Amino acid sequence: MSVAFRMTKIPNLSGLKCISLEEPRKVSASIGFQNSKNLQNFTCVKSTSMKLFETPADPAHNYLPVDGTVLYYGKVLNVAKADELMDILMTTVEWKNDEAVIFGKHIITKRKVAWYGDQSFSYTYSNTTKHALPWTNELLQLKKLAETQTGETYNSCLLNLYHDGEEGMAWHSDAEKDLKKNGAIASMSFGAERKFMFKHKDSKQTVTLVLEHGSLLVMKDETQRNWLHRLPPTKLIKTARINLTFRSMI
Ligand SMILES: O=C(O)CCC(=O)C(=O)O
Ligand SMILES: [Fe+2]
Repeated sequence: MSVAFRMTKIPNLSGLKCISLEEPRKVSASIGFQNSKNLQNFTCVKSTSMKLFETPADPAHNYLPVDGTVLYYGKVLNVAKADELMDILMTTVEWKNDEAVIFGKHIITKRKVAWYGDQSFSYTYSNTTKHALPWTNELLQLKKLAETQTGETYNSCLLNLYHDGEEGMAWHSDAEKDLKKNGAIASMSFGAERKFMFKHKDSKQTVTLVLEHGSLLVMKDETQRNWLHRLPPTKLIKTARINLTFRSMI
């Protein structure tokens, strides 16, 4: 597929890129998966309205300048399929408010979480232990899609439901001892488009991407050791977002 776009870097916007689409974007109509290796399945052409801020999807491009690898595949699901999956995930996932113990204080977040996996792993973060549920059909299908696209394997998935833009996730890295060291983490997003930020642990340099509905991103190599990431809160977004992070537990 060739999508032509002009990319202009806007100064003073910490890594935000502005692109304008100069040609209609081709989307898959017959199957749910876009950007798949089966590009001959692209059957219809839809023009995409111009967006001011967007992260150009180029899976060959590392969005981190040093010390790690972040690849953004863009929308790997077409809008109809992503909408359908968002509804299914909303209703079939066993969402629970997340709990953490921070400075000895028991905190319950508004954001909801769930954890699924190959077996009943227990997983500890923020001083609380969670137990994985067995895969649902849709999660297994999405895990396979993430595996095909990224060329990695995953055995568990942490899901987050942000009801609106005021719910986010603070700076952290996913390098708990139960996770495979330098293992890839594949992140799939549904619903509201949100900014996703990286900050280098030493230089404090930041990189900002926008994660689209039905999109896939992978963080791998030394990323968790050298970079923090966060989902910044914003009052501007009033709708929900679901994020799935496929991981490898040891
Ligand atoms: O919601 C996101 O995009 C990020 C979630 C995340 O960083 C995590 O679950 O560890
Ligand atoms: Fe994370």
